[in-house]
Amino acid sequence: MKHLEDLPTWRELWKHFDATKGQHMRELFEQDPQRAERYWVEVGGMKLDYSKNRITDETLELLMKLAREAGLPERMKQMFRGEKINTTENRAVLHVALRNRTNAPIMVDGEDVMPKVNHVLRRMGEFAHEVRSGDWLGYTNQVITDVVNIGIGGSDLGPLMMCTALKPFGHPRMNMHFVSNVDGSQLRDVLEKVHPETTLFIIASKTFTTQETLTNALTAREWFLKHAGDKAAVAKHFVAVSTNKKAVADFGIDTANMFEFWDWVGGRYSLWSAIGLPIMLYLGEENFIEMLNGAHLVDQHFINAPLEQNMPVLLGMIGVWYINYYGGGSHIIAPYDQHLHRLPKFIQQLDMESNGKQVTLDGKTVEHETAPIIWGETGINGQHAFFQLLHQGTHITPIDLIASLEKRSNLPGHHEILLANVFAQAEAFMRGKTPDEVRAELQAQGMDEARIEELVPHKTFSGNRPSNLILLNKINPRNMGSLIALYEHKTFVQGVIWDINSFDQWGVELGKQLAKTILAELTGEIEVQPHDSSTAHLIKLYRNANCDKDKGEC
Ligand SMILES: O=P(O)(O)OC[C@H]1O[C@](O)(CO)[C@@H](O)[C@@H]1O
Repeated sequence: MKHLEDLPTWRELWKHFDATKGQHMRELFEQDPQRAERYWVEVGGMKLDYSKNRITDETLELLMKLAREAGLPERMKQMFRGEKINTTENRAVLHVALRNRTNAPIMVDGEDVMPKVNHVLRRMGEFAHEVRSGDWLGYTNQVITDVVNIGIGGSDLGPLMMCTALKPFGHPRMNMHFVSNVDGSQLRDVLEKVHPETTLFIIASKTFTTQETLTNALTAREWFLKHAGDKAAVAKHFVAVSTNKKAVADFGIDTANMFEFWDWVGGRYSLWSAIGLPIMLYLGEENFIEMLNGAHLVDQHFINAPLEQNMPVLLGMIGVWYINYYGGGSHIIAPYDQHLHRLPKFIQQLDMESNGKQVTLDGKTVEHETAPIIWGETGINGQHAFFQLLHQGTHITPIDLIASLEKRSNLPGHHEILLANVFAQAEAFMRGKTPDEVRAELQAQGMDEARIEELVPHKTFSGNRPSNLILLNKINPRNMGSLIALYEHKTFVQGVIWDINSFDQWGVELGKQLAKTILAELTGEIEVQPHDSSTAHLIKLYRNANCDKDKGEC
């Protein structure tokens, strides 16, 4: 249990921060023509240019010293060994086992988990082959054309993100739909589009107790039975993905149609497991395995590369530098490829549900910041939305720019425009534009001096705004596997530095708990309970607007 403030290098870094915070990245590049090639690391089909950060060799040295003092190398080994590092739930954290392509044994409670991991993977592959080949037929002997994944959080975001990112690899007949919101309209919109005879529903829930998912699942099943009529037909059109066999059976899905995973797979780390069934159905077994291979490549890099050349460690520690020293409260994920537009939302849960904590492993309240607010949008759209703030606002907000070197379409000229914007934004964030440069530009336009002096402050860019540039050789299953594993391990690194449990999520429970009572109040099942005046007023407002006067309910 090593609190950040107790680590010797914590203080040294503050001194280093005070000594270097005034440095401009322009100077750092002028002083070292080799900076770009030195601050560059490659893993598989992924390249990271981390040179446009407010760091020097000394910064990196101190950050890696801090990481070692925090016990990062040992904690990495503990995770990979299957130790129960998720201490509040007494669970191992083994999403790496799901893509452990070497098949080396990984023990949990004395049992090698690899045989069951491989068994489920085989079953998923066989099932996907049956559905995609047309061997799996619905209750009217038609092939499946639509897959509806009903799940939320980690049972939705990962498969949705991956199916969106890898659309060019998707089966032409398979239409993928994702329902997570319990608002009724999202499910209705999907049910209006699909036909019961040719639709497969995947009910994805690690606990199989999530209210939104079970509500959507029950409604979907009622809709299906209204058309199919015969309960026996459910088995051909509903499968479940869960760790909870009993709840699946209670719901009425044959557990032979259940694809299991285990409690040592966190929801936000689960797309590699049976939760990834939609990905397997859409992309096929070969591409799914390629995705696992890409992640495994990064796992091997993470556990073996020296911290100084370790991509997840570099991203994690540079992030700590901004969060804990520069006070960076947010971090932006800006993919430039449109198919990656779901990536920010996926990383939001991965990072913020893992490290949005304020208590250390030994129960003390932290005295420093932890997870930043993660947000983002496709970078090209962000340029026309919020990049103004990033360039000339008062916040220093680190941004990850993510792009593919290889173009995604045959439309001439488009890819070069995209990449020119990515590279230009990174350069603009770093170098800015000085008042003299602005002045010279306006003078060259023949503007009068008085007007120039008026405009100079408004047209000046301070620059010195950090960015990471992650380049994928191409967007394919393997590189997407690597990219997601990179962010999983970056998240792990930061959790270790802050000495928090990145793998539980007690913070989501209170809202669920209160919603249960309020639901009963809204439906009139119980009288309005004691609440604060605001909540009580809101409940009464709804009850009054929806009570039945004829029944004397108002
Ligand atoms: O897969 P389940 O058990 O339905 O949980 C869905 C999501 O809800 C959470 O538990 C938080 O509400 C996430 O961690 C999880 O991914």
